[in-house]
Amino acid sequence: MNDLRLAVVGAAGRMGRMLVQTIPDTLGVRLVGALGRAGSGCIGVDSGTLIGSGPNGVAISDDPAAVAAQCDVLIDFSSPENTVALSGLCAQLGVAHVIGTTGLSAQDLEVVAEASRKVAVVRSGNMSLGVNLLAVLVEKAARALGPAWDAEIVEMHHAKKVDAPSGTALLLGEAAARGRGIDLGEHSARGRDGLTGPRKTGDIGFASLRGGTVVGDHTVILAGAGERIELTHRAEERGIFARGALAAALWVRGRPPGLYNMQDVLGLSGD
Ligand SMILES: NC(=O)C1=CN([C@@H]2O[C@H](COP(=O)(O)OP(=O)(O)OC[C@H]3O[C@@H](n4cnc5c(N)ncnc54)[C@H](OP(=O)(O)O)[C@@H]3O)[C@@H](O)[C@H]2O)C=CC1
Ligand SMILES: O=C(O)C1=N[C@H](C(=O)O)C[C@H](O)C1
Repeated sequence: MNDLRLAVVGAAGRMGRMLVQTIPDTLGVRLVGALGRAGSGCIGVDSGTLIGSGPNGVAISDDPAAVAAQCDVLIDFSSPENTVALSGLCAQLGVAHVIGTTGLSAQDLEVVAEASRKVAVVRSGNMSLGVNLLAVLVEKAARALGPAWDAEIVEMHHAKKVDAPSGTALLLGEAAARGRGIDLGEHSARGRDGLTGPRKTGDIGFASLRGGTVVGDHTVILAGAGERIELTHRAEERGIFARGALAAALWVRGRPPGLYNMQDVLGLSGD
């Protein structure tokens, strides 16, 4: 089988650079395109040179249509507005879209869902094996314990992160909500401040910390009467997300249109 042709969106960003670095070490894939923000200094620069690993012959482009037209899968860790724009383009061109971008609004998610009627899309707030396994454990624990055990999700990320709660915190919140058979949107407590009153039984709480260079820490706390369970994942390097995204790209090849997640990719869906 021919190598899967990949294009990296946000190639000059933290995750984009990690992907450009990881792709040459991954069997069965080839970097054919790299996208950056129009007008930014990275446009025209060789994406390998940018990360200090020597030229790879793939210059960073500001032309999404031209880049998407020559790849099989677009791997996208950028921003919600960019991801939404690329979602339509992927659907139009029949290019699979692997989306790691977080902070998408409900409206943005509808656009992605619409695109997934025409093309295969894998979207996850966290591409790592560890977090997706943690989500399975959280769902099971929440199901077993029920709403009498208060669920709180605490996350910490580097100072440059722009969205909160993190996509991972929301993914873990969804897992807890699934376990309890409730709708997360109707049972979330976000951004407590001031005279909040007592905690509402059944709510799933979120707290976000920002600072330094933390790659991504998440703890789900299940607090019962007189005892507490804490389930934690700590990301130590961004390679875990890049490797997950590349596994998703290889998995999505040849799949019918649909909206998939990392539990599908990793075979954790039935657990
Ligand atoms: N699902 C997962 O496993 C993970 C998800 N993420 C998510 O991925 C996203 C990116 O994270 P990270 O790499 O740290 O962020 P960065 O800010 O380092 O990188 C984002 C890149 O996308 C580019 N970009 C943003 N908007 C546009 C646009 N409209 N047009 C063209 N280029 C654009 C940025 O360009 P510029 O710098 O010019 O703005 C930048 O190069 C975030 O949403 C983050 O939460 C991160 C890690 C793991
Ligand atoms: O912005 C980041 O860095 C990360 N974003 C994702 C999130 O919002 O959960 C995944 C990871 O935690 C790193």
